[in-house]
Amino acid sequence: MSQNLRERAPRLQEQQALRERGPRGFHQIALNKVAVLLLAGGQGTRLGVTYPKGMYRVGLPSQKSLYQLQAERIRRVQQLAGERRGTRCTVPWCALSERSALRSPSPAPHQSPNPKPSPSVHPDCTPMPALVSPVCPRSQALLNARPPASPHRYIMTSEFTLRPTADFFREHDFFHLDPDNVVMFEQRMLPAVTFDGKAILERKDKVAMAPDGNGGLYRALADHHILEDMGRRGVEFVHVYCVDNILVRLADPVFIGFCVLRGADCGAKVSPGDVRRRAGPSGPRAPPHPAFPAHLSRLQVVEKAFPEEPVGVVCQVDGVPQVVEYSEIRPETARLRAADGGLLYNAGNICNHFFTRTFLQAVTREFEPLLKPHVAVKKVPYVDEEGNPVKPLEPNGIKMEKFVFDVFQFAENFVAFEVLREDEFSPLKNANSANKDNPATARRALLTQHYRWALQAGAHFLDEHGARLPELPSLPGSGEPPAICEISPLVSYSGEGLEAYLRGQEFQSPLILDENWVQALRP
Ligand SMILES: CC(=O)N[C@H]1[C@@H](OP(=O)(O)O)O[C@H](CO)[C@@H](O)[C@@H]1O
Repeated sequence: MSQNLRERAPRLQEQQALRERGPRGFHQIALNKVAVLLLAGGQGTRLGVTYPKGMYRVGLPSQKSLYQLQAERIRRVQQLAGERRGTRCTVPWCALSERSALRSPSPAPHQSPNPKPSPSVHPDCTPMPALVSPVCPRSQALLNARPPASPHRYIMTSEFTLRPTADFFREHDFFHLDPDNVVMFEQRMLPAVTFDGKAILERKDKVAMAPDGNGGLYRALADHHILEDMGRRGVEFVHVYCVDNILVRLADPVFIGFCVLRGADCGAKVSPGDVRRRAGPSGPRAPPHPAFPAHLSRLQVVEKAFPEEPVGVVCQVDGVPQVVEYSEIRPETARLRAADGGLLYNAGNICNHFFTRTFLQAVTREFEPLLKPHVAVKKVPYVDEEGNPVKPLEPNGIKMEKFVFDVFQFAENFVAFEVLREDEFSPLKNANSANKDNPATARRALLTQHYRWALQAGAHFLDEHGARLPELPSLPGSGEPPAICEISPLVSYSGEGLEAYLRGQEFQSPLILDENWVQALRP
């Protein structure tokens, strides 16, 4: 029997208090005990690109890619933690990549991930020197690769998606992170089979293979000795996240702090489907988010659009925490309502997980073989008997995948952490031809968040004639904020520290608040 997990998730009021107590998570970061682990896989099929999704640029004024935004959030959180504790600290960034089952990735012509000039290094943010010897020799060789003049050489075959990601990082000078603190490793592949269990030939001489799902993480951790590497670095807590969420808060000190405070070995961020209901007259009030203007707080909250929304739900099955994936929940179950009218299963999984290293060790040693593969019915390209390549129009095969969240059942102390969607969740799944979770919605989610941060910090926006733009309590039908404002993660991680630059000031749209702008204001 499944149960709603609402009772176990901390109330938003509690989170408000936690945000104010943020330093607890900062403390762990400052002690170099926190790493982030990126699930970088995903071949961008729904998005319609042939290169890793993290290289995608959604069309922000700065033209930053998802990877750049993420790297800059790491740099900022290192800086914030370091300033609070008076130390320099490092948040290692591990990235799990898939082998390409399809082709060598190349940039799409309309959305080229061409290098942009990298931002300058923030003087306060100098990562610690390298702490460890190499892990996975092949991956590490790749990551250490530098132009031929340097002592290291760049060695890689063309078959892996790891290669374009590593190339991209190198071309962008690792976004000014220390390459020794960026570790890439790859997951295994499994054969794709027909419905009656026969291998599918991709070429006459090659079986079609598919990555083993994001739950392939655990075998990959063991294959490449990543946990040993983390152990040598002193890492105790790992924030695992999915590449495609433009609002992801890497190493979120509030989430980390909450999980550590609760003594959790495993945790998940969830986005409630129906927060507005809770803010209504009969329910407890949603508190204003610290980086969220009070007058907007109860109007801007996103309500789950429809019960079949493609997000897994965090719930309990016979008292055991689990995620039931959207592809596996029956529509009538997804539509079930609680007594108060809201969706019964409203705790949407946003693919942000917390694990202790000890728990991950237990998983890789003991529990991983117990994870059951899930069946995904897919269109698998093949060759016909004459050797001609065929792209099937209907699903013709099965891929077996493990899911990252299937280890929740083994946790001794699992916690769910509820977050507001407009603050933390806008995934990039589809091309703009779809009406949601596409580049336009991701771009808008980020710019709207930054507009809110700017308003809350006391900024005013002007139109081209110098007249003040209205400060809208809710967005117009177009969903576009009245002014374009983009704030570099190097300036603000979650809306903090902006008053000094913005309070009482008037700006013409677009406002691009980056580290150079801030630098210019310094005496
Ligand atoms: C196996 C897995 O992790 N599935 C996740 C993942 O779905 P994808 O459609 O596979 O990207 O991300 C979703 C959030 O974007 C989350 O709701 C879902 O449960």
